[in-house]
Amino acid sequence: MPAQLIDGVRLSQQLRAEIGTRAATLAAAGQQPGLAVILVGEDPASQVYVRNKVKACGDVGFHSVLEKYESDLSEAALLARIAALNEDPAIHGILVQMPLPRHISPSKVIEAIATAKDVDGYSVLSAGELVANLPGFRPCTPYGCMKLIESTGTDLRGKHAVVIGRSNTVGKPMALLLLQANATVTICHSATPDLGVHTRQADVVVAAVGRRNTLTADMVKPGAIVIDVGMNRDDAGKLCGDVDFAGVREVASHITPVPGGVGPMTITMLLMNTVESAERALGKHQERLAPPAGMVPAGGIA
Ligand SMILES: Nc1nc(=O)c2c([nH]1)NC[C@@H]1CN(c3ccc(C(=O)N[C@@H](CCC(=O)O)C(=O)O)cc3)C=[N+]21
Repeated sequence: MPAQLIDGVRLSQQLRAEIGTRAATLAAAGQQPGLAVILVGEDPASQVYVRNKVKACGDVGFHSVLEKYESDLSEAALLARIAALNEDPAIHGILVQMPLPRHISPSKVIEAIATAKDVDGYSVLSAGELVANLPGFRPCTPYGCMKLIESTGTDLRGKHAVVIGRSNTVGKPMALLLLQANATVTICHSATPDLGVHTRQADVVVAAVGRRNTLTADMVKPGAIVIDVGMNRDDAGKLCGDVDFAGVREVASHITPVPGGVGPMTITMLLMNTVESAERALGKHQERLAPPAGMVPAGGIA
């Protein structure tokens, strides 16, 4: 029997409905969630992604601003914009679309974003919160992958999960989230001599390499869950993942398609982090108005 598809579009619709309800509650309390998306340069793929993100904001009732700049924008000017958005009470999330032009340091830009608004979860502090199991914003793509795995009804405790890829944005945080869910986790990468040795042991495989046909049917244990983070083009120019979908779906129990799997969930988790950020901001605001009983007001007791 071929694998069941894990439908990222349908799961996104369900989660976005919940996010929309939370956004409406916040808006009624005077705290409509707001996301700022910054794009520098004319990369065509980036243009599509940021447009999709802004559209998704509108669909769930968020306020959003899209700021587009020429590719010759100076790093200082970008940092100044971020500083202003950090102070803007209508903005709860700031996303600077990657990649940036070469003259701008991505880490300087990411670290300039207030941690409370780092809805991408890319900053060193957000990464540390994930490592330390502290509350904070989780990177959207691996966070979405966890929701996709959860949607199969599988309990990860004691399961063997293999992550292929060790990027800071996907592979590494993915492994940590799986670990937090009590899986036994293996991380494979370009220096792993024989991928199949590891993936054949796996109850869950997450492929996040950026090279098509990285995972083929002979590398998958029958009944495994396969999550495909890849976004590549085949010879015909069609979008495809890292997994040989036609082959692997005959072996796996569940598999995500590309497109329609991880991609839509990445945007959904961005919305989730942003609504969460707005809820925290409202909570802080209400605390200032009426501190919980027993709490010492800022400045201490006179
Ligand atoms: N600061 C930052 N944060 C990001 O989250 C970020 C980024 N920079 N730079 C680029 C990557 C890429 N990314 C995608 C999100 C959704 C789809 C998506 O929805 N894909 C659709 C298909 C879209 C199509 O047809 O091209 C799908 O898989 O079904 C794809 C890619 C977010 N990124």
